[in-house]
Amino acid sequence: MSARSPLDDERDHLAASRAALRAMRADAEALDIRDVTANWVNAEVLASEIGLRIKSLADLAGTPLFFGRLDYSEALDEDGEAGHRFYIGRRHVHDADGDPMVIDWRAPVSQPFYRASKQDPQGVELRRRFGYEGGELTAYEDERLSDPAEEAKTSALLQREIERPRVGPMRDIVATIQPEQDEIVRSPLSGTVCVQGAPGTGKTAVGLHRVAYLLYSHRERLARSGTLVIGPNRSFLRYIEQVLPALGELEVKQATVDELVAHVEVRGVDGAAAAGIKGDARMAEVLRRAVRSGVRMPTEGLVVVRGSRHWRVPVYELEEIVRELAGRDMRYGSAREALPQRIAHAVLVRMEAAGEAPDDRVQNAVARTPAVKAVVKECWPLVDPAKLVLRLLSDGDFLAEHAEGILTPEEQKEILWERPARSVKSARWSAADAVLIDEARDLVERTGSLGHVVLDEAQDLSPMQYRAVGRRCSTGSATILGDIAQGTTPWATESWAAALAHLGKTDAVVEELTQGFRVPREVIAYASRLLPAIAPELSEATSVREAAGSLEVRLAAPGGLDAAVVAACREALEREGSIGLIAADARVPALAGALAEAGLTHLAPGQETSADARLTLVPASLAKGLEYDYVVLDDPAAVVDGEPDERTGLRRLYVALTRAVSGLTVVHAAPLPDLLATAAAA
Ligand SMILES: Nc1ncnc2c1ncn2[C@@H]1O[C@H](COP(=O)(O)OP(=O)(O)OP(=O)(O)O)[C@@H](O)[C@H]1O
Repeated sequence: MSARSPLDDERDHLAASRAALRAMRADAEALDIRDVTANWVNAEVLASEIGLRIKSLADLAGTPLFFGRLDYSEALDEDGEAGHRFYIGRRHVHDADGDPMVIDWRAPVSQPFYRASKQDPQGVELRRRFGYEGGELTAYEDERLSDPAEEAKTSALLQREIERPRVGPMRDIVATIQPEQDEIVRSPLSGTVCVQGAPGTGKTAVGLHRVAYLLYSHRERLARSGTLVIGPNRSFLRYIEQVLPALGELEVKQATVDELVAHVEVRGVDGAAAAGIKGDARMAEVLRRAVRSGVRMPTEGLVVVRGSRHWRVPVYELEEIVRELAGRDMRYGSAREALPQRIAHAVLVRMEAAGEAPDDRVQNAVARTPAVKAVVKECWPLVDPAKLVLRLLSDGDFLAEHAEGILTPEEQKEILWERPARSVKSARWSAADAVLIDEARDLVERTGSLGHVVLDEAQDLSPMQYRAVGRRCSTGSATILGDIAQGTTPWATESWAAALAHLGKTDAVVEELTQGFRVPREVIAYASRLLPAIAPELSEATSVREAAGSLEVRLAAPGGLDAAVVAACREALEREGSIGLIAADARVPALAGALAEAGLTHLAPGQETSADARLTLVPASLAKGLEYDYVVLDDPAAVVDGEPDERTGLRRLYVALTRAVSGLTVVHAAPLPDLLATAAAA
């Protein structure tokens, strides 16, 4: 009989942990709630909570229950009960006695798995990483952190994870989070973190893991206040949507900025100039003035009749009340609600002076009298945010009155609709208009704040969009992720300080990630030739990938661009993994036709790749945040020309060039943009 290997022991622990998880799930399923719930509503709530717990206890086939082990040199508690060996996994698993078999990666004891080093072992003697095939344990790798003689080496398991083919949606990185990433993941809930990172440095991954970490550490608080992940578009959200559920977090909302502010139906499109002005932070002041413009001073005194008595409040006193409220830092709507009570109070003071003893009920009754209501209507009229914005964009005089000294006459003209809209319903609202309405709504009534918001691809937001996001975490915190070099909107931010100011998070810490996990060295170097033109202050990312990757630039024969692109796709399909054909948006229909003609089926971004459907045709405008094992890039010059100005075009090209995990083939008919071509020749 052969001797048992350490791997056999680990497999036994895995089998035992799986059995323990099944038992935990069976316990949850067997919970009888009939006796503990007094009423139907409670029963429903409890049943749904138990349902979620059962779901979260599922042993996901194919994902390992634990991926690491820590042996501390000493037991972590005084009586030695807690032991000194911990298996680190996606969720907590305990045996029938309640003793831990697997510790959640987010627990404090797990932290050294990510951060301990030879220089700072953090009490850890041995760190073991496990390798898996499917759900089966196949390998392990040890580091003896307290042994100075052992050489530090890079983890082969980490390399394998980074270099695995990428078919399917984004996966979690919980087994291989790097120390500098972990610091961001575990930064406290109270603070906002802003991460600048080159393509593929793991910003999205880090943001999602931070949400999972925060939910673990502050479960109750965040369950009450809510968490939200904001991404650039639906296809991106579909690409990332399975990461949090895989980490056991099923209740995080995901949305685009457009969806957050969807108060009206968006059917119109602004030109770049109009969108830029509408997205400018100066619009906040224009709106503030416009909302407040309805406030009027009363024209006559008030008479309230109660029984046989007439109570009079002179006009100057009403004026004082209105002026005092207008001077307060209150939402328009709250002030409007306070006004009748203030007026009623003035009446009550008179009643008391006359020897009456009115109570709160009398004050409420006075506040509701037609006379008081009439004053409120005259002095503090209701504001409908959408109607207000409609008027600003339709009525030049109204706009001029409130934009005076803020927007130039040319700017005012630029945002005025050519044909004034008749109604909120019929107006051709643009995405930027919806953000203005959201701002106006917040001036009338405070927008509720969530506990934590993750904003991905943050560089692309306009100042007004930042404000819309900022008010959704005004009393909470945020994780802001982005890359200035990938800003492709005309209003993309030039500095994180400016973005954070618009978000209302000036105390945020800005961190930088520079290790790239996606793009091969040669490819990132090629793309980085564009940096001097698109973000001169940023330095090139490194690549931690060891596999060389491939980069090829092909000039198509005259008239043969489509054929050359199809040929490149065919070649890529001979290899393992996903393929993205990225092209200028305008080229997409032609390429879709060429692929179909060649008998190559293709997907659209957001549709899940599978072993049988691996080729996605990606319009350059949707490439951001996505990745493919092989990228075929159609005509870079067309990608650049598809944007209103050259810098934006080059940034769009930079995004497209940095989607490849293993190989990039650039196929061009038109000459390459100078920066790519010149450096290539050098
Ligand atoms: N620590 C890690 N271990 C393994 N893989 C990682 C790690 N960090 C990031 N990755 C992988 O690198 C790839 C890029 O990560 P991600 O998409 O989060 O980068 P990004 O910075 O958001 O990129 P972009 O700027 O293009 O949006 C993903 O496949 C991710 O899973």
